[in-house]
Amino acid sequence: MTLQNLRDQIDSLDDQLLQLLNQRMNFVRQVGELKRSTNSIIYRPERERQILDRMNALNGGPLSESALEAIFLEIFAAARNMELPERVAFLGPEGSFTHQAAESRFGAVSAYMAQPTIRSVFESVETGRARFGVVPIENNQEGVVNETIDLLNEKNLMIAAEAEIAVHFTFATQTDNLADITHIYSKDIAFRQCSKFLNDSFDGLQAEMVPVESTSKAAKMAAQQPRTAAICSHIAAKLFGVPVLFDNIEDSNLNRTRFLLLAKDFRNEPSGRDKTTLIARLQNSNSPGVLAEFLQEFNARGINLTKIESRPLREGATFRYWFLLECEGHADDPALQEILNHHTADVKWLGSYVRVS
Ligand SMILES: O=C(O)C(=O)C[C@]1(C(=O)O)C=C[C@@H](O)C=C1
Repeated sequence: MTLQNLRDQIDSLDDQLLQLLNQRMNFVRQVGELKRSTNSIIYRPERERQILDRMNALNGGPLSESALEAIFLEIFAAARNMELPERVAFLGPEGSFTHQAAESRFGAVSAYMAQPTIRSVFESVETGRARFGVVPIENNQEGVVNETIDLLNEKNLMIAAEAEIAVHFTFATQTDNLADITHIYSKDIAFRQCSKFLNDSFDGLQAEMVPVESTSKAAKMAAQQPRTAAICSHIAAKLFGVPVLFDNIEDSNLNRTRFLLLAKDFRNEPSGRDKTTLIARLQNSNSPGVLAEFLQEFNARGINLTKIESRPLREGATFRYWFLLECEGHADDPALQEILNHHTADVKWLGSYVRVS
């Protein structure tokens, strides 16, 4: 077939795709009207997951699973935007890894608000300035983000969904010669995670490592100062126009960060592969057996506990803790219901949502 023939075929399929997408949007609009009349939530991650699973099972290729999901996530974002434009606050600045995580869930067409701190992301959702907030909760090399854990306890937001992204770092500079670089800007955690690259490339050279608040800020500074460099995300380097010298300079390519999507008054229907997050403030948690007995309640019901973090209660000069727990399953599951019913006074449910891994 000639190029023109092939393009004609593509044009004709695009015509059909457009028609089908608009037919889909007409149904979505009706769903939106129904939801408005019953005051229901627009974003339904468990329904989106169900659609993605069904499409992946049907997909005979050559479209890859990740390409298929990316296309559908944009369709969902466009659909939600038509039902009701939703604003998403995220830990900024623009080009941060949290921004990337937010876009991976809410697509490119949602309205985004970069926030300077994790607290201000929580507050944007609390005050209704944003419908959703996206914050990091843990990195698989560095551990948890304590500020997020503490704010989950302090505020009354729900977890609507989680997202995970692979963290890759880029070395960006306007200089061709590494020996000319006087300063390298990045976040302290990024310096740690790229230490092998830095040792190998700058051994004997004079470059000074300067920690700044964010890797996006590092990119911005490297854009303004010619003899400097930034360790940042690829999108931040592109955003600020700093040439990328090396990609994927992190020590471990298994480096992943997990993010939470927060909302007010949110409830997912069970999807069949859910995770639940709880906060436990047990009475006399320092007394012998209190914590062990509580954990045993999960084990006895065959509920797999996947995470427990202790955080200081900050009550007087004592060493006492509250706990953030994660387990498999949904709060509607009878076994988990039993535990929640036993602990109405000392356990807070933060949400049940589709687990990503
Ligand atoms: O099924 C719904 O509840 C919809 O609003 C439709 C739809 C979709 O595009 O399929 C859009 C948004 C939701 O997050 C889930 C699915």
